Amino acid sequence: MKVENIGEFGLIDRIKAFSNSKGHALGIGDDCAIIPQGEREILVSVDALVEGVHFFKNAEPFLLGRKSLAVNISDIAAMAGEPKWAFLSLSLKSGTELSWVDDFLKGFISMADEFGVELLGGDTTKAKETVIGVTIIGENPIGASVKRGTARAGDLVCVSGKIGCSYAGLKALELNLKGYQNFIEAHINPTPRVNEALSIREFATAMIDVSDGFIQDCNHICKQSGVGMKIWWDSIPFCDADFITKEQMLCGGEDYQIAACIDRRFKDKIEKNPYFTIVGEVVEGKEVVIVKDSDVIEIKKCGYEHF
Ligand SMILES: Nc1ncnc2c1ncn2[C@@H]1O[C@H](COP(=O)(O)OP(=O)(O)OP(=O)(O)O)[C@@H](O)[C@H]1O
Ligand SMILES: Cc1ncc(C[n+]2csc(CCOP(=O)(O)O)c2C)c(N)n1
Ligand SMILES: [Mg+2]
Repeated sequence: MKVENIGEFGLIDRIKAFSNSKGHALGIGDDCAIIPQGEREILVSVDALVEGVHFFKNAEPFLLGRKSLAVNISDIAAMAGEPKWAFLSLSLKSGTELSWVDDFLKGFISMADEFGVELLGGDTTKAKETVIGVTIIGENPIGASVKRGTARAGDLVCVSGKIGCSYAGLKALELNLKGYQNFIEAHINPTPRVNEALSIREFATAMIDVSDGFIQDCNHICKQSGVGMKIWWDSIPFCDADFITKEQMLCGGEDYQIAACIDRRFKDKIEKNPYFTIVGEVVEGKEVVIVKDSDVIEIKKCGYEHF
């Protein structure tokens, strides 16, 4: 058997089966681990970016530095936490220009400064392809972090921003399409939605960031919470790109928007919130279904999966 036979998520389940967690901390399965520390809880996550997998060989180093930290900060946002500290593991090809490294670091630090994150350490090695690993640490008052496994039937589902612009940007880069700089920007220079997530922290029952694709990430909430979701097609804030399909927007990933479930009693708070759109409801069931005019729209298994 090879890793491809069980896929990325099968692999994570397999790793989880080896976990020796004593149960004091929240371990594998959410966007961050949660480690209670007195009045606070510490949030920790690690995410790698690999040349050829997450970015093209010719990626601009300044923006790559920004994105490397942004996707990690996004995992803190996904728990409605505040990012604080980062560690940077840089695996570089021999022959990498120092100017490339400097530009990468300038980008990394520009993102760090925007979100109040301090770079405190890391690791440096040689590799065949460039690999950037970032560990991010954040915090919250004890009990305030919003997890994936706590959605309840009856909650509303909402999402920040638009869905699919990053995938449109990836396609514009791949196909060398001209005139789509705003979508390319969404792809190569995403904004982690920390403030957006914090603005609904007290109403949210479950939360995730959209990294693998909106449907797949909502399915992570469904699986962890033991619920289903009805997403209303006509309410989805699709990206206004006309060269990819709406299905691709729902499946493409890397939007780094926040998808959250909200106690229905706070519907008016979400309606007044400038960042979020209500897109559906949590129901009894197992997975996401997309509904248009009371018909279920079939969308085959989709979303990004390594292996
Ligand atoms: N190699 C590993 N060892 C231990 N835990 C892992 C490993 N890979 C993933 N996990 C854990 O599995 C869970 C899901 O990981 P995953 O990387 O899919 O996170 P995500 O937030 O859904 O996606 P993204 O990588 O885009 O942030 C997390 O709790 C993560 O810590
Ligand atoms: C060159 C290139 N090819 C493909 C993609 C698309 N892509 C890569 S990883 C990923 C999901 C999130 O990753 P992870 O789950 O590791 O956080 C997506 C949508 C890209 N960005 N660059
Ligand atoms: Mg995540």
